[in-house]
Amino acid sequence: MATGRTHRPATRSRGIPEATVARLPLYLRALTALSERSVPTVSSEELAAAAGVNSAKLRKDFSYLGSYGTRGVGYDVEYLVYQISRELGLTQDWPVVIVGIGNLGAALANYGGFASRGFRVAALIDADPAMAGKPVAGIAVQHTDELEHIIESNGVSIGVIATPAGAAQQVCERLVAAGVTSILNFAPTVLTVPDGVDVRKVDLSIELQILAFHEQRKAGEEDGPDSGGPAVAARAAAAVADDRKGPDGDMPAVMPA
Ligand SMILES: NC(=O)c1ccc[n+]([C@@H]2O[C@H](COP(=O)([O-])OP(=O)(O)OC[C@H]3O[C@@H](n4cnc5c(N)ncnc54)[C@H](O)[C@@H]3O)[C@@H](O)[C@H]2O)c1
Repeated sequence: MATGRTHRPATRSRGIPEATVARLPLYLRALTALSERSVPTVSSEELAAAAGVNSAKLRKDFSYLGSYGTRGVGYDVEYLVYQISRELGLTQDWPVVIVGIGNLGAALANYGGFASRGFRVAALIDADPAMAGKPVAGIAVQHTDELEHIIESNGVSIGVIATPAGAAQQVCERLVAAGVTSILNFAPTVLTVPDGVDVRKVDLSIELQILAFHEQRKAGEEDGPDSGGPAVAARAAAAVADDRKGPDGDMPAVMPA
């Protein structure tokens, strides 16, 4: 058994580095905004600024896709949207199940951004018998007794866990046994999964803790170099935080589990 993605190689089988894969959704988000404004072409500098990425890095990333742009014209926005979507596997529909339909699960079910990006919420599952049959975001909640049948009959490969932490591992195991191979985990616990199963973890409280650290560091810097303790401690902690920096130096809101 392996825990999350700890031992995955830094390069995927088709030769695209993981760091590039992690930036593709940023490019896609910026390109989609351009496409919605009917902008036909974009320079690497403009797109890099819109995506919050360094332009040399962007050109290198796009070279992995075989996309080099045209000198003096830039990149064709629609074609790049298609290329990145295809690379990310978004040109097909991905049925997703959400397990745990409490405050968070219901909010996720109501989020329109999944469907618009090709993630169809196929089912909502909860262990509370009182929830069964109740509509959330227009979908009737189904009881966990149905979990295996739902996964198999809908060909679901992506599961979202929004249960309390204590239930998450067991839910994860049932999802995986039924055929799910990718899990987005919102429960504040580390999941153990077999090799071949990808887990991404979202923990907003960790993000807030990191922001709190930076706030503390800023306060230490304002105190000046002679203030001693806090500024020194903050610099030491900054070195630790730097290890967590995302591909472009920002802090990822979604971290590998
Ligand atoms: N990642 C984040 O940033 C973030 C933010 C908010 C909440 N959370 C976490 O998300 C989880 C849900 O939070 P919430 O506020 O929606 O809680 P909640 O209590 O409102 O909802 C939890 C739901 O899970 C259901 N449930 C319990 N055990 C289950 C099981 N074995 N199988 C299926 N369903 C089960 C419950 O019936 C309930 O409907 C918690 O673990 C919480 O800590 C994470």
